[in-house]
Amino acid sequence: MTGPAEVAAFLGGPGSFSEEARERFVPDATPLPCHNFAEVRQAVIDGRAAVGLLPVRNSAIGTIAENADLADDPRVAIERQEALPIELHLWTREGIGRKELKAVSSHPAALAQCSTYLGLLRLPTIWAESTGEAAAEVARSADPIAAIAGERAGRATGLIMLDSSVQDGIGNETIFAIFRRA
Ligand SMILES: O=C(O)C(=O)C[C@]1(C(=O)O)C=C[C@@H](O)C=C1
Repeated sequence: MTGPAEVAAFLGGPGSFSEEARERFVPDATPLPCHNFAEVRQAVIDGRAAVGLLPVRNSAIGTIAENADLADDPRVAIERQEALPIELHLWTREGIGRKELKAVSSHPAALAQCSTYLGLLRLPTIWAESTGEAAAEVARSADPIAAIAGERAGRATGLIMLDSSVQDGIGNETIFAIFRRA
């Protein structure tokens, strides 16, 4: 027997990797997109969401600092952990060339996964709430800026890919913890 769909909290922004993780790992749940990791955890603790998804570790950068204490938080219990492949691209609006770019926006964890590429690009970086939100901000902006985001986020916001697969190393992946209230 199937009951009413459970609510699942995750980091939103159109096409964020957390959104993809929610669809893959908790496919039957009703989505509750949140603005940041603290909000995701709080939604589960408050009971607004039955389940939460948070990235805890990435193959290139290690522990996702903000979620490092999730396993030790007595208010929640990790049910399982799942790996999501992460491929990052540089996106901007049609008509903007690489040479015109003034800054690159993304979630700090995604920026950190592209340190070699960004080192060569030598542009200021802007922190966004998620890769999906970075892509949405670039789409809305009048400035010559770009976003580091995945395929889903770039396509969802109608952006143009300037450079593909700009993350460090090969086999980049992020481990998501799927957790409930303890
Ligand atoms: O910004 C997103 O799309 C997220 O879901 C966050 C996040 C993270 O913080 O690790 C998830 C997967 C990738 O490692 C990059 C960013």
